[in-house]
Amino acid sequence: MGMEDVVVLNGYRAIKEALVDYKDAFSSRPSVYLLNLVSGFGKDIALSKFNQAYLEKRRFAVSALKTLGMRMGPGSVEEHIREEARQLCIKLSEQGDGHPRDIADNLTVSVANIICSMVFGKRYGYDDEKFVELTKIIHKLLSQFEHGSSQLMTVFPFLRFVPGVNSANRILVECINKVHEFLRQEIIKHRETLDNENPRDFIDLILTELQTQEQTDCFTEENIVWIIQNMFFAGMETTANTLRWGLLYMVLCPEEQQKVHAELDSVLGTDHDVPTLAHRSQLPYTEATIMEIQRIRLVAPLNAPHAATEDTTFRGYDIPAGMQVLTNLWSAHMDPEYWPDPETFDPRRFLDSDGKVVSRPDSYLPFSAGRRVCLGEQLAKMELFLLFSSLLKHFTLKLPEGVAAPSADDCMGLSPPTVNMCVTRR
Ligand code: HEM
Repeated sequence: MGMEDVVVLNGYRAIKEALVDYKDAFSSRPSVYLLNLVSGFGKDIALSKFNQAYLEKRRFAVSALKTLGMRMGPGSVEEHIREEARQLCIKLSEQGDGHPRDIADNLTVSVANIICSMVFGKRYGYDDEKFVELTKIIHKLLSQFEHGSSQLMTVFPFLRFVPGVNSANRILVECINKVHEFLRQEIIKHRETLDNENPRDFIDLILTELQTQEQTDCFTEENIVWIIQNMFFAGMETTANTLRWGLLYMVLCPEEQQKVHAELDSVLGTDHDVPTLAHRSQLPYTEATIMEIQRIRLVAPLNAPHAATEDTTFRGYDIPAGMQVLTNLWSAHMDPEYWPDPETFDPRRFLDSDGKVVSRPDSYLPFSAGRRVCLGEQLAKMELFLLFSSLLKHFTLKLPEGVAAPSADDCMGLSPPTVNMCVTRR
């Protein structure tokens, strides 16, 4: 690819073998200029090379998310998400019934606010200027990666010195500086009120960890802002875009939407509140629908890039240390051997003969697998279930009368097409 050799793995077996069976050999990240730029040259988790520092940062983040996730009752992650689901439904109702509109921004704001609740210990009002600005900057930053200029620079890094072509470079630096300014202000406020015995949120946990751990070069003050940034960059657009794809498929397949409505009505009845996680096991069709959304339009079709940690012989090929390895997750999700008629949206694929959700289907890797598997997977699954089921419980989604159905094939990858849909209170 451009000036670099890249290995591309297609098909479930090869991908699983590389990510799981050869996990020590392929768990690093490649040295790609733009990725280095947005990760402070590996000071974060997601784009850090595979080394001791990475392991320590990841161990901390997994344990912090688990600590926060285990809290029960008010202040629990579930309650944060349910509160956001309620606010989202209120916001959509306030915007009026039935007229065509694009609700993508509403979804992004909700998902961003869930991360804010976990990381900063508070949510922001939908009209809070600083918060809206933060979500816009993150969106702008991440969308740079879909632009031609970025892709060119990834392939030909010397282009970052060419004026005009290097606009993505400039925009990324500007956006990162703004995000860091926002995060630093929150970190300062947390430091002033920190109680090591009672960490309130992710920032408190990270500050406490740094004060109490033996000082190592692996995990230092410098990493804080980059690790927090990861929670937003890795967790925001992925979740919001999955929801956007989900709502688009509900509009394109009204008969599937009806089945989800029927299941939600039969289990939740006339209760006006948003569902809880306890309802999940009683809503297999809804759960299977979410899984099918993540199968048919996974938001990271080529996964995050991996790289060989050492010289490795894989399936008879010699792969030198550092070489980029792309795992085509799309190919696993579209393989007719595992998914008959793979282009058809059919949630029943994820149900067994008793109507129960199949727990770990083969060739299904929306969060990847192995050492670098998404560390927000559990959080993302909670968000997808609670937000999707709340939206479908309260609203019917339709295309405006006389408007041709948009194609779900027009784009592949992170962002679904922009669709104006009629959102009507049920
Ligand atoms: C629907 C939502 C999500 C999807 C589909 C998704 C998917 C992925 C994928 C495919 C990877 C790359 C794995 C690899 O390199 O093999 C990844 C990594 C990661 N994700 Fe997620 N993700 C989602 C939500 C989240 C959330 C909510 C968070 C945290 C708040 C998060 C945090 C991360 C981090 C930190 C990594 C890097 C892991 C590492 O390199 O060790 N993700 N995710």
